[in-house]
Amino acid sequence: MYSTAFLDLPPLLTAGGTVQLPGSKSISNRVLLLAALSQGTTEVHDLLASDDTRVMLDGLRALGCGVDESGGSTVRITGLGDQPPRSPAALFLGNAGTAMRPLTAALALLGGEFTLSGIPRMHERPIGDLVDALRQLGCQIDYLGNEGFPPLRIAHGAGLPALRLQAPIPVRGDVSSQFLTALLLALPLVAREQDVVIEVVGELISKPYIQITLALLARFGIQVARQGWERFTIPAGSRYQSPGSIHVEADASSASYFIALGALSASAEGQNGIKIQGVGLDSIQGDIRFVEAARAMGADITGGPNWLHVARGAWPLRAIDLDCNHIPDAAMTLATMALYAQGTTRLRNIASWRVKETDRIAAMATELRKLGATVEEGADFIAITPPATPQDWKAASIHTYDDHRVAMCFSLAAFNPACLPVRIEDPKCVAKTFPDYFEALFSVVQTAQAHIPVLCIDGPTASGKGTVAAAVAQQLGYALLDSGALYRITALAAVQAGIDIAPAHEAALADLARTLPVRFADGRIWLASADVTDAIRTEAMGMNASRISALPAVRAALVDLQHGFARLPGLVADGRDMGTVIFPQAPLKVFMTASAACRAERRHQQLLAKGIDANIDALRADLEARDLQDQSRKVAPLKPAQDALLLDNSGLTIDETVAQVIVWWEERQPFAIHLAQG
Ligand SMILES: Nc1ncnc2c1ncn2[C@@H]1O[C@H](COP(=O)(O)OP(=O)(O)O)[C@@H](O)[C@H]1O
Ligand SMILES: Nc1ccn([C@@H]2O[C@H](COP(=O)(O)OP(=O)(O)O)[C@@H](O)[C@H]2O)c(=O)n1
Repeated sequence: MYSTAFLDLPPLLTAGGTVQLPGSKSISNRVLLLAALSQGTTEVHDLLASDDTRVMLDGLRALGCGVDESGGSTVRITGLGDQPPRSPAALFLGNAGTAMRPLTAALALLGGEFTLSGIPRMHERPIGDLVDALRQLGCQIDYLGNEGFPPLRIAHGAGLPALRLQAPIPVRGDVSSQFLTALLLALPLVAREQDVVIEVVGELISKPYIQITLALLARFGIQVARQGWERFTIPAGSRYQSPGSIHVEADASSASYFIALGALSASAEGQNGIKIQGVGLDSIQGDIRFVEAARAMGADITGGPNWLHVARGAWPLRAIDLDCNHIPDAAMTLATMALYAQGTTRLRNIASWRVKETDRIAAMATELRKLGATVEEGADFIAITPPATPQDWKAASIHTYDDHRVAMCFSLAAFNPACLPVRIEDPKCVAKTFPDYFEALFSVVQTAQAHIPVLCIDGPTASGKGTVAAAVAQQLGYALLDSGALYRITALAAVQAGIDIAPAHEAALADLARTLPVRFADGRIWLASADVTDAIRTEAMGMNASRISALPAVRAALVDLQHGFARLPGLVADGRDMGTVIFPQAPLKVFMTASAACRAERRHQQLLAKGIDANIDALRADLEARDLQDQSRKVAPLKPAQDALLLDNSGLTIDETVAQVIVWWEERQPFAIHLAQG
């Protein structure tokens, strides 16, 4: 997962390959609650690991359910059965509507003292219609903040009051279908002696989510009778029965981003579109009908029970005018597909967008306009006309409103014909349903090598290149190339092979460099099966590296390996010749220096910290000798690139040095210029 403040997506050109999607959020949280209310243990396979399932699991544990997470994506839930939930209990449910609504209903019908709260946005998401329905039954539920919104208190400490179950229970269906889902999941708890009937008031929205609820209730032994979409009857004698084991389908809403990707991107060479695993045409999730909408826009889609294949069909895409009530979440993806359509795309009947993680109509309109689109919005619709020509596209920094879907939708804007990068702010918000979304995206998209941003930091030993490069890479979410390590590893391999580091052995040393079995993993460096992270860091090996790096054939042998580090979304490379030789087109080259006295002192401190005693004068003499050797060699000598920015950090802290590099980097981004121009 990218936990950076923002993630800059370089312009993307093609896509191709296979993605395995994480489990569905809607199914995961429903299954967890049903398993928690059942007798016995349920093995839940392929459970989504996300913020929303995390708060649900923690909540169930607090209520006394058995939660065994030792099996990775298989979680074992031991249900309450006939046991009352642990009370009093305070549940924090983040921003998970799929936890807040059903838990409120279930706990109100179980008895006990509970508070249910979430993050501030959760306290702005309505729950009044559900609370009204429960209060009419006789439940005692108080608002702890604003009337109609969480946080809530369920006050059944003295036991469950007598419930009025004879008359049909009315619930509004036109704000959020989660209220009806909550009642459907919870009322079997009290459908003992008589049938319990729910009547929907108003036109029910998001019906496919109710279908998921009904299908899962059936898996747990509850057969709900439905009359149209107005009346639901839970039969007397209902009892939750664990199915023993259940598989969670991959998330059909998450599939929408990859369906869109297949539809709007040219295929990578030798590939034909995108294959999506884990969800297919037999899905019980309503959002699978996104397939029809994407086809209407031009996507070429085939599929089987649990897979889909998507390639570009009509191009540019076709604009559509669609009632999206049946696919409220996936429809957001259509709004970004509209950027690639001819004409105006109109998405209607989407009022529920206004009460989701954020006001999604306002959010999508604002961010699409930043890219240069013309957007009209109303209480329950959005109409998008793409930028008229490539020149009308703008480089935008996309605000994501703590809404995973906004972040994922706008990643698709990186295919813009103007080849502008797109900045996604707070990329970790995707953790709600798809923590590794960007990793999955990068695994199936490609761009020209020239589009991959590289930030070079060159300079003499102990100037702080490595330290600063690692920090900058972390802040930007970029890969890191410590090129010096490659020379150090080659030197170590030469020593181990007994080859003298001298010009006479240049060819043999170059062969060694070309075939280095080197691997960088989890902050460690491996040479074949040996961890050489520490062995290459000695001062002696630094000197050997300096000698071996003066041999032109060795340098040439390491070029391809170094180029291979430049991958999406970008690279920070440190060394001696990153800006001059290896990445001469890099948009930012920093030449970092510090006085010899200062660098000797830093190395001294570094060695002391490792428990190695060293003489500071000898260290200084060594580093000056190495500087001289590196500066005076014939190939790729240590010197600033012509367009490098010099940074003498003798008087700066590490943080100040990093901040300066980031400022220079930002100055090169089109978003910053854009902001400066207002
Ligand atoms: N302003 C600074 N910038 C970078 N590193 C610094 C700074 N001040 C002290 N240091 C320290 O200098 C030492 C040498 O840094 P390192 O990154 O290993 O240098 P290089 O990669 O250039 O050889 C590290 O222990 C680092 O913490
Ligand atoms: N791009 C690079 C990186 C390192 N090197 C050589 O490899 C040696 C060790 O590099 P390093 O970056 O690990 O050294 P320190 O700066 O950490 O001391 C340097 O002294 C250079 O001679 C190089 O020639 N070109």
